[in-house]
Amino acid sequence: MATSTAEQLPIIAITSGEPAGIGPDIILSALTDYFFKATLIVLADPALLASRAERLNLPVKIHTLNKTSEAKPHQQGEINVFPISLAKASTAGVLDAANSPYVLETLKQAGEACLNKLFDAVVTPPVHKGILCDTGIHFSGHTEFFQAQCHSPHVVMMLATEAMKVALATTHLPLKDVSGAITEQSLTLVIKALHQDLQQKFGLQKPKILVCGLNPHAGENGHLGMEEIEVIIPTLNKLRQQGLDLIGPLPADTLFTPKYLDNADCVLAMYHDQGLPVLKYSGFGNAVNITLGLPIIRTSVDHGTAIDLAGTGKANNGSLKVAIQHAINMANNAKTFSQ
Ligand SMILES: NC(=O)c1ccc[n+]([C@@H]2O[C@H](COP(=O)([O-])OP(=O)(O)OC[C@H]3O[C@@H](n4cnc5c(N)ncnc54)[C@H](O)[C@@H]3O)[C@@H](O)[C@H]2O)c1
Ligand SMILES: N[C@H](C(=O)O)[C@H](O)COP(=O)(O)O
Repeated sequence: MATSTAEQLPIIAITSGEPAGIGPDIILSALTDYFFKATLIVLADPALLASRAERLNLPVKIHTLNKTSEAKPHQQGEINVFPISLAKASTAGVLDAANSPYVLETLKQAGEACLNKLFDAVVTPPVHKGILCDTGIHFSGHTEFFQAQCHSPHVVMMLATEAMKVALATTHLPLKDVSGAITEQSLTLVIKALHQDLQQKFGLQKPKILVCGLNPHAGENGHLGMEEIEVIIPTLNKLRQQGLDLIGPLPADTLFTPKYLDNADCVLAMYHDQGLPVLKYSGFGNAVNITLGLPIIRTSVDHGTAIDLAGTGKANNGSLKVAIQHAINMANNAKTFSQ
């Protein structure tokens, strides 16, 4: 794997994401529009980036690395590429399952290199879960992919804007499976991982976490569901006895109001579409997705592959900028922490 010339700068891997989506577009534009104080290495097919740059009329210089080359610190308009070949040339906006192994290979190599400390963090532009699954593998998200690769017992998906942090008790599950996945054990692991990473990665000494109920009106004293009484309340009480600052379970419909949000550090939603629509409504295009509980640093964008916008020049690169900057900040903090 390529190394960096500037030892003091963090080395951040950026995977290409779905080649037919906006991943290549936003990598090219973000690395041109903004300066990042880091060495950035994009794991991608250089020909894909070159052809997308031409289509978008972006005069980007691509430096293709080999296993022994030294990657230069980031300069706007210049991109270090660690080459991984597509199976087939990709057309913007046209998904092709033939390239799914390529997408997975970029993730695999980036994760391995982070585990081996060759990279300090990985940032993942969006992949298309459907086209990956069409190849016969089960891919529900990067979160679960890196959890498996890192053999992490429990991870937490958290999306954050400047105004709000929303973590999820369950990740990519069909709605019918959510209730069964929320057990005292799973909730305890999620809340402990969240509490610990809010302390260690965000410097919050005693994080205050707002916890959503699962059912409408947090179950209405058992008249609208029993999960609060049987699982959530007893779990929160046990964790409070261990010193965690937890508020709830609160009805999710009114939890997302200033009265509560202004006095807390993070929201824990019970499932994907309970928490993320609010977060995305408040800050779509400027949020970062962070996987907590991994031994590596991994951030991502707040949006998907936007196949309709690939190759048009209309994709907003704001979330990728935030995701790269967060990865750099966390990598710098981790270096300071370990000194
Ligand atoms: N981090 C990730 O890998 C990630 C995140 C979310 C969704 N996805 C995947 O992406 C695929 C498509 O998902 P979807 O259609 O639900 O969501 P999407 O985010 O791709 O698109 C939703 C809408 O937002 C617009 N949009 C998205 N990103 C934009 C950007 N950067 N600038 C301007 N407009 C943007 C799209 O044009 C579309 O109208 C799915 O397979 C989904 O699982 C991946
Ligand atoms: N849940 C994320 C979102 O809605 O933005 C998205 O699906 C990405 O998840 P991964 O980071 O696990 O791929």
